[in-house]
Amino acid sequence: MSKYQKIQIKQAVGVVGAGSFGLTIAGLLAENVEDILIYTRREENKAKMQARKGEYAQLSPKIRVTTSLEEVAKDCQLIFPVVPSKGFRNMMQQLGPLLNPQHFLIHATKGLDSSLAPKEGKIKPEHIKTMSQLIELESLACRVGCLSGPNLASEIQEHQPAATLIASKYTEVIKMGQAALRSPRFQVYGTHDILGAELAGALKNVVALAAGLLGGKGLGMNIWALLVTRGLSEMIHIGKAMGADVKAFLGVAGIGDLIATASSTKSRNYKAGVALAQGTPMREIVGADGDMVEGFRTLEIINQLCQALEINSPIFEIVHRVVFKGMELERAIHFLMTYPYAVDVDFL
Ligand SMILES: NC(=O)C1=CN([C@@H]2O[C@H](COP(=O)(O)OP(=O)(O)OC[C@H]3O[C@@H](n4cnc5c(N)ncnc54)[C@H](OP(=O)(O)O)[C@@H]3O)[C@@H](O)[C@H]2O)C=CC1
Ligand SMILES: O=C(CO)COP(=O)(O)O
Repeated sequence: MSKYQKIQIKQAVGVVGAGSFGLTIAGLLAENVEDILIYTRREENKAKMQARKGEYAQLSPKIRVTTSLEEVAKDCQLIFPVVPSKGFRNMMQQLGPLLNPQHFLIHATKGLDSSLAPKEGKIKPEHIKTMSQLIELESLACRVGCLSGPNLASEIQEHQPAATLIASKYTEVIKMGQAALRSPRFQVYGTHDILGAELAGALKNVVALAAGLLGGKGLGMNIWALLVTRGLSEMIHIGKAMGADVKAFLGVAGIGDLIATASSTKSRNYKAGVALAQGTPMREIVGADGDMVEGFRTLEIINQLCQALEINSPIFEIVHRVVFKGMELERAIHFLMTYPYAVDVDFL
């Protein structure tokens, strides 16, 4: 018998955000839950989804579509917010006042927020919020968790097996999330280390972006493995400086997601790196899919944090220079290859 006993979910379960991963989560929920309410902010999306046409053809009949956050908050005790980090605070400012302490929120957003930082001056750690911290800031909900792991949406939509991690300070949130999502094709681990899981999920996007840069240049597996190993080491140092434990970085939400995202051409972060390396101008990448390349935002935020806290993170620093300051990739690789690293594993 599992450590987390199965609970039956009788109420509707909500998903806020009807994008690629919101729809994927709704599809997973449809295996365990009879009534799923998915929120889209666009009437035209609602009409398309209700007509079950085109890209939404796979929608289960158990899924209802709404443009009303009031309806989601009223009907659902368990809600999965799945919107990009850029719009997360704005979404929470609308959803937050409708929530009470009985609600359970498990977000699946792999990014950070720095909207509390002053426009001028140095960013401080307290200005950087994870999505669970934003939920707590903007609402009375305290039963908060996150979902993080190697979960490329298209593979899950094809019913390929996968696993994730639900992290929350509250065991009942983990149990509720597992009851809602676990199935023979989707394994759900649990942990109480929510900060570690959120930071691992956000920071790995930067390393995936860097892996795409190498892939776009046609470089091979030796340097890929070096990047992923040293990238993970920097993720851990940054995570520790932000107060997280090492453990989550070594599990599915850390190394697991890093391997999947940093090696898959289905990853938008990886693909953005490939495009940059092959000469696509940044403005074109940002114009096409920029909001959804979470690694760009995370890189900007973390670069400021590393400067403010003097965290030694040569890969994050050099990737920032390549992405935002036009540094040539060859120079960046030369810099890293001649960097005076001394110790292999220095985070345990
Ligand atoms: N896709 C994947 O494989 C995975 C994604 N994730 C994470 O999930 C998050 C979402 O990604 P994904 O679903 O792929 O992104 P998409 O771009 O496919 O969808 C994002 C959705 O969020 C909606 N949205 C954006 N801002 C708001 C807002 N303020 N209020 C309400 N809805 C909003 C968008 O609505 P509109 O169409 O109206 O703009 C859109 O439907 C990201 O943080 C990503 O890292 C995590 C695991 C896997
Ligand atoms: O986080 C993801 C898979 O786990 C999705 O990655 P991308 O946002 O790079 O597509």
